[in-house]
Amino acid sequence: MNDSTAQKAAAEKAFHVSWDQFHRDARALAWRLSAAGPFSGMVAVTRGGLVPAAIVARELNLRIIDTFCVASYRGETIQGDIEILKSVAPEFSGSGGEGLLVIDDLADTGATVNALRTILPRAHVATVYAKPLGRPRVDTFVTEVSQDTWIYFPWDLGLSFQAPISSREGR
Ligand SMILES: O=P(O)(O)OC[C@H]1O[C@H](OP(=O)(O)OP(=O)(O)O)[C@H](O)[C@@H]1O
Ligand SMILES: Nc1nc2[nH]cnc2c(=O)[nH]1
Ligand SMILES: [Mg+2]
Repeated sequence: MNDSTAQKAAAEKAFHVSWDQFHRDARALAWRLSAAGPFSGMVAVTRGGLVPAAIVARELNLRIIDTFCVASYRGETIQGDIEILKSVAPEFSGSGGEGLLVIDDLADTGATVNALRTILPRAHVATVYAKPLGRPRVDTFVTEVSQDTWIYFPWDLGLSFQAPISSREGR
C-alpha cells in the first residue's frame, strides 16, 4: 500500500467534488479573500493549490505568482513528512511573506501549511477545504470536512458506469 492509499483507506467517508462545485467553492474563497486583502502577490502550493490559485488570481486580479513545491510522504500514521522541493523567490520570502496570499486546495493534518509557515510566517494562508486538524493553521477557508473524510478532487476523477441501485449486492 503506498502512502496516500493508506490514508485514503483509513478515511471512512468520501466527498467527491465536481469541477462545477470546485469552481464555485474557489470563487467563494476569492470573495472572502477580497475582504482580507489587498495582497501584493500569490504563492500556489503545488500541485493541488495550482487549480484554486488560477481561479482566485483571476478574481482578485493578482498577476505576480510563485510556487511552493512540496512532496509529502504519508505512512500508516496520518501526519506526513514534507519535503520542500522548491521554495519561493527571495523577494517573496524576504519580509516573511507579509502581504502575500498562499493558496492550497486543502488543509488536512496541517503539515503542509506548517512547512510553508517556516518560510512565510506572515503570509495569509487560504485553502478551499479544511479538516479539523488543519483548520487552526489556516487563515481563511470555505468548507470544513470531517477528519475521517477523503476528498476526491475533479482532476483525480473520471466518468464511470454506475450499477443500478436495484442490482447492487444485498438488495
Ligand atoms: O494538511 P496536510 O496533511 O499536509 O494535507 C494537505 C495537502 O495534501 C494534499 O497535497 P499532496 O501532498 O497530496 O500532494 P499534491 O498537492 O501534489 O497532490 C493537498 O493538496 C494539500 O497540499
Ligand atoms: N485528494 C486528497 N488529498 C489529500 N491529502 C491529504 N488529505 C487529502 C484528501 O482528503 N484528499
Ligand atoms: Mg497539495
